[in-house]
Amino acid sequence: MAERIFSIGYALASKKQQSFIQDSLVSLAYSRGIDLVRIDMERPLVDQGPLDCILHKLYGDDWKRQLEEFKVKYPNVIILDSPDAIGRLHNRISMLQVVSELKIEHQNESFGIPKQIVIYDKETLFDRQAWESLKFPVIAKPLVADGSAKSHKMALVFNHDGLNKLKPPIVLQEFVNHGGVIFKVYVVGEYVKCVKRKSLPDVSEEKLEVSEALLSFSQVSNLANNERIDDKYYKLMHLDDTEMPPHSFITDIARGLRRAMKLNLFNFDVIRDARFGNRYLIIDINYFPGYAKMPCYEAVLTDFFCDIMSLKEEVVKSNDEKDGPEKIGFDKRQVHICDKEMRKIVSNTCCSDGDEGGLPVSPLSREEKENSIQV
Ligand SMILES: O=P(O)(O)O[C@@H]1[C@@H](OP(=O)(O)O)[C@H](OP(=O)(O)O)[C@H](O)[C@H](OP(=O)(O)O)[C@H]1OP(=O)(O)O
Ligand SMILES: Nc1ncnc2c1ncn2[C@@H]1O[C@H](COP(=O)(O)OP(=O)(O)O)[C@@H](O)[C@H]1O
Ligand SMILES: [Mg+2]
Ligand SMILES: [Mg+2]
Repeated sequence: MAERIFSIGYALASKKQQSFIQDSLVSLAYSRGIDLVRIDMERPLVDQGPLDCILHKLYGDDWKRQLEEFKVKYPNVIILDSPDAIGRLHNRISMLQVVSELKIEHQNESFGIPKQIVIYDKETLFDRQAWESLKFPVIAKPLVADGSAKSHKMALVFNHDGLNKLKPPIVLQEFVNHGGVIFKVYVVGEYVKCVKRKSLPDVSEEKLEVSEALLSFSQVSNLANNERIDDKYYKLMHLDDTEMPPHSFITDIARGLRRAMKLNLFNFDVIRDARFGNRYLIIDINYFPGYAKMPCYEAVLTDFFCDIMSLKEEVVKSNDEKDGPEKIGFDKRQVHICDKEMRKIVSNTCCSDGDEGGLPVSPLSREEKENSIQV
């Protein structure tokens, strides 16, 4: 693809770096003209340019300021993704608000989010009125979803007695029986991949009556890597028997979320409401998730990087040919990497793991393509 080598800097916490920046990814990307370069967090970002693109999952005002400063010095850099767009996912209420904005019609399936309320203080926690609309059991989730261990600490609350142990600010969300399996949908630009994972088991009426008031848990779907990729894991969890949601339905939601959130790199957790069988609930959206767990992640990510770089070339070239206000600014626009028909990316390079999926969703419009790149 490339006549020249493009540099993509990555700024990731060390755990993330270890899982994501594997030799297999680095060498595949390099063979396609993409040099993945580690950003040294001990030095100012602005001294580490030029870079064609910055890939990041770091938090805080200082980091945001450093990105802005870099952008001023190197206006053509593509920042994946914009800190403000990512910021919406750091609060479990704003995270899911976007789901209700989506307008997607499917004949047989519907989607939404579970009933939930936000509780900021202890008084409200014990105020029965605040609770009127919710039915036990509920899941208490920290309001903040900033990647800290604390932000993943949840509790399944079976009755009012369980409320004593909760520490606001929290979101209380109705627990929905879903057969103990969640669907994780990974999005990389236009690419969408849905996989099955273990979840919490269903709670029967009988269990509800005899259970403890509260059960704490954390990252239930995140077993050790070797367990996850092993066939035995699928068998053990009876994941094999669980039917996947229709791929076109899931890709429509993924595409809708991507447009609405202006993000390229995220995943979301979906459960199928056991009461209906065709009603799906989105319960969590994560920025830059554990892509290394996704089949053929190296090829998917490399194709995505190549696509972004060729889009960038096109925009820079067309800007060079234009003057003044017609220029496509990199500064105010969000990346919505576009079609390029995704170059069959995935179908060419990806392995088959028995799942449906790995299909590019429909391309974006011309206008959206032009509205490409951002901070
Ligand atoms: O570490 P991994 O590979 O399990 O990835 C985590 C994700 O797992 P998943 O890909 O959804 O199975 C994980 O997803 P869940 O919240 O477990 O649904 C988060 O995205 C987590 O990031 P953070 O702690 O919320 O900032 C991700 O953690 P970081 O790698 O970003 O720290
Ligand atoms: N409303 C719900 N009904 C049933 N199970 C849920 C619900 N919300 C979360 N869970 C379970 O709890 C797990 C963790 O919740 P989630 O919101 O995904 O938090 P995290 O950000 O830590 O992954 C999910 O993977 C799922 O197994
Ligand atoms: Mg989750
Ligand atoms: Mg999460």
